Amino acid sequence: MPTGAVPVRSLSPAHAAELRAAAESLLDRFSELPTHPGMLAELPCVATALSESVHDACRPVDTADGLFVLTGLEVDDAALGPTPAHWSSAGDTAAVHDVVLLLLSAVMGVPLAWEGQQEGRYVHNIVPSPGHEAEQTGASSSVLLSPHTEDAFHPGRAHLLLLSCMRNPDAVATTAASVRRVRLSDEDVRLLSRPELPILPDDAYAEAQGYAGDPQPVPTLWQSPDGPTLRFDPAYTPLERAGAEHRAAYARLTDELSRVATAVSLEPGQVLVVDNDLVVHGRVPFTARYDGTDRWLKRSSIRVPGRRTRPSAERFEHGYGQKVLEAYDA
Ligand SMILES: O=C(O)CCC(=O)C(=O)O
Ligand SMILES: [Fe+2]
Repeated sequence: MPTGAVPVRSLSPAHAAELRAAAESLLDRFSELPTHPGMLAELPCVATALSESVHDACRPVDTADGLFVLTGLEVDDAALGPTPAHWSSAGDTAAVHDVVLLLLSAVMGVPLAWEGQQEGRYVHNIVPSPGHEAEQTGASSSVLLSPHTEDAFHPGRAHLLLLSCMRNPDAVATTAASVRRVRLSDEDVRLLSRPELPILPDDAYAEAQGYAGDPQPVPTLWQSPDGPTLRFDPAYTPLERAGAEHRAAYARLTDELSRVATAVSLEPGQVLVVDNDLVVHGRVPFTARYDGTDRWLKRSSIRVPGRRTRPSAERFEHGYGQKVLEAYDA
């Protein structure tokens, strides 16, 4: 898998310090709580006031790769404390990094959360967890996390996904592949643009998995006014329900995505920004340490107001009863 081809945008030490100071001042005002509703409400105002260079580094993804790495943030490993063993014990640890990520997110759009995932938090902790090694969720480790659109089952899924690295001592790679790099026949594009199969809620959404309504079929590919987009999660797509022709086209898309995939081993202080309409992401398998030094990412999801990357029929989807929350009124 090629590496090093990923576009990089650098923040200077002064701009990293500016972000940190803005985050610390917010935490100071709101009881050190990175989930405080008052703090969330202040985000757009504080984000707007950040310097021009920070805004420039956060401009929309502007290549067919559909992603970039923002580099240069401050992470003091000793101050982080041990990597939590599970998202639920992460609590408000390393809160300043949550708020820095929320500020970057607020520059790019509106941070979103899910009622049914990680207690409705706007920043998720992605750590390997005992007992979850073989799942298709962020908590796994020993298996390949197959390339997927984040929250593909839901019409309110993020436009942008941010993965911010706290630590990654074994240089475990996130994988990414853009639909704008694949080559498919017109016939395959036609087949995959038909709403043939549903995408079911993933294992991070226990409640949605029990939803009583019928799963609704959705297109895998869509030609948006801004170019081709995709919605893809093979691990949660009941492919056996499709005809042979459709399955073969889906398999060719899967092969193409693997052909064009890149691997990004995030380092502390780097944020991977993924356009969730263009790019599927995953992760290579690794052996968890479970000794407090494990890989630790923080993740945020963003809606970009005014985007035209979704078929209008998505408005009628039930989303398996899952509710999207927004950090503030945009
Ligand atoms: O651990 C990673 O690199 C990516 C995990 C993932 O798919 C996610 O956090 O959405
Ligand atoms: Fe993911």
